[in-house]
Amino acid sequence: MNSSFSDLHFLAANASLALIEEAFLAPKPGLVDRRSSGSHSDMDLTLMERSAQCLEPFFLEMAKVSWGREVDAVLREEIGLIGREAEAQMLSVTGGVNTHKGAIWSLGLCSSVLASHQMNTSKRRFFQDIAKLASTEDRKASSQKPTHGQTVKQLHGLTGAKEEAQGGFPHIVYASLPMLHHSRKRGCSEESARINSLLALTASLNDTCVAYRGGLEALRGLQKKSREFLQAGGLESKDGERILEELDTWSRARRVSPGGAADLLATTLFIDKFSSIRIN
Ligand SMILES: CC(C)(COP(=O)(O)OP(=O)(O)OC[C@H]1O[C@@H](n2cnc3c(N)ncnc32)[C@H](O)[C@@H]1O)[C@@H](O)C(=O)NCCC(=O)NCCS
Ligand SMILES: Nc1ncnc2c1ncn2[C@@H]1O[C@H](COP(=O)(O)OP(=O)(O)OP(=O)(O)O)[C@@H](O)[C@H]1O
Repeated sequence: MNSSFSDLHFLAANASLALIEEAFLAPKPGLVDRRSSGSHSDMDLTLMERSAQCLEPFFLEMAKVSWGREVDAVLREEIGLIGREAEAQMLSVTGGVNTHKGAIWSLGLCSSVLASHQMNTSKRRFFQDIAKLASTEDRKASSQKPTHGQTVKQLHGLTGAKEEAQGGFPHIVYASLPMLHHSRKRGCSEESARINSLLALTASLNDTCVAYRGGLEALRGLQKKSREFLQAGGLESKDGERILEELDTWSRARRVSPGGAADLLATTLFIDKFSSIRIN
């Protein structure tokens, strides 16, 4: 299929839309959704929407500078700069609340790589280039005070958002995307397929948001309960809804929230949209 530079508006709109779709999706354990703010006292659906909308021009800018370019250190640094500007804009729009930091990273990388291939590439090459871009050093990034991710990674020897991208999004390739497709094929509703996809992520992801707020015990507890949900057959199974409700209550009681998995679900939805169109 022929693609043109003007397709980049479509790309950026879909990155922002994926964030809105993730935010509205319900019922999600501990996360902001259309029912409630979950474990969060500083965020709600309106704030998530406002944040998602303000990010669209930054996804567009990342895609524009990447159009037809080689994935290399120069591109990495240009993308890094736009990513940091996007984070600053997000914080300004939300009054300092971190609504989408991890998503700027994951969807920013996807926007850049897709545009670098002028919207046409194989899945294999797409994920390889995500890994390459994320693994390239950004010499312009200044080291500020340690992030929550860095703190828990050091404390517990975990991997996080950076390593997930450096590995070419293994949790998307092997967990969330296959679960999304498998659930649709089984005849689940789109909403159930997306919830199953989210839980396929929480079942094994080292989500640094969960580890920061609740420690390793909470992270392992969430993973175990998510596996129970999947083993029961997901949301539309006999016990699925009950297990998910228990997981939500469990998450709220500990004030934990799988924000990293939510970011990767949004990224999964974005990739899924393009895989039927342009990622061959
Ligand atoms: C790599 C990033 C995410 C920083 O990660 P770090 O773990 O140090 O930070 P922090 O804890 O503040 O945020 C991480 C966020 O990632 C998400 N997350 C958490 N765990 C995971 C995981 N295992 N996998 C994917 N995402 C995760 C969460 O939403 C979390 O809030 C990123 O913000 C960054 O380096 N940005 C610099 C700007 C840049 O280079 N951008 C380039 C392309 S956009
Ligand atoms: N629907 C959602 N609800 C809550 N968080 C989400 C949602 N979707 C994505 N996230 C991600 O979760 C992260 C926010 O989680 P959290 O508030 O736990 O992190 P934090 O600001 O680093 O830590 P804390 O609030 O514990 O100080 C954001 O980076 C965001 O990308």
